[in-house]
Amino acid sequence: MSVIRFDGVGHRYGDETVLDGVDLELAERRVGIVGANGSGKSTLARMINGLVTPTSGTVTVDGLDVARHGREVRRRVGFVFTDADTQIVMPTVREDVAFTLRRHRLDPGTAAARVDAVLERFGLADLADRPAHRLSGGQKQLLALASVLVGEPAIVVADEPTTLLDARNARRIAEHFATLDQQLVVVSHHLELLESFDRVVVVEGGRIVADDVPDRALDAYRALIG
Ligand SMILES: Nc1ncnc2c1ncn2[C@@H]1O[C@H](COP(=O)(O)OP(=O)(O)OP(=O)(O)O)[C@@H](O)[C@H]1O
Repeated sequence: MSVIRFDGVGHRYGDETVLDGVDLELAERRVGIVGANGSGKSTLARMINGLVTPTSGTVTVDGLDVARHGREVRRRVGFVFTDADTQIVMPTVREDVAFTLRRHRLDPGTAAARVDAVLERFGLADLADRPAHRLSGGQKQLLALASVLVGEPAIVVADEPTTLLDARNARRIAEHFATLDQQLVVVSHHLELLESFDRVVVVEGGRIVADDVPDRALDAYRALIG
């Protein structure tokens, strides 16, 4: 298991403090993060792969400071955004998945085999040559997940990956997440997704206010939001 550490982490956007005094060590296979809108969850999640760097304190992944070793950290930590459109960068489905491997120095045959395997796994093989932007919302989120997983990261961080999906597609994505070998950190408002996790962290006003097994942490969160 990889170890994600937050030591005295704070973050400010201009004058607004959005995270304050966060100390966390995450080494479980399945960690959920919950909190009200604007509580700081996305900012916290983005720090795990250096998309956002702390304005105080440090975040490390397996001892690598994300602010100083962004590239190595991003190889270990894949990030799935809420809105798959923000992460689709290439014209076709196959090209978008292959784009992740551009810096992996694989020979073309190995790279193509990895892309094919991941397309097959996510039910995208028949759509491989389609324009990526014309997929349905559910298919786009599968593509986003495929594009992250083809890089074989040790950790996957997902920021509300089911929020924009209908119930059926949200369930499909949740089922795919359940099968991942990777260590997972998932920010979600879909609390049932986190019930089977190992640990849930509750964020409120930029601080960790509960950190426990799902039953207890989710009860604390429900009490908090009334
Ligand atoms: N790039 C940014 N520039 C300025 N302020 C920001 C930026 N990103 C987030 N914020 C502010 O930081 C605070 C925390 O935002 P964050 O997205 O981390 O919260 P969240 O808990 O993920 O919210 P939500 O559940 O609504 O996604 C909010 O007040 C938000 O407006």
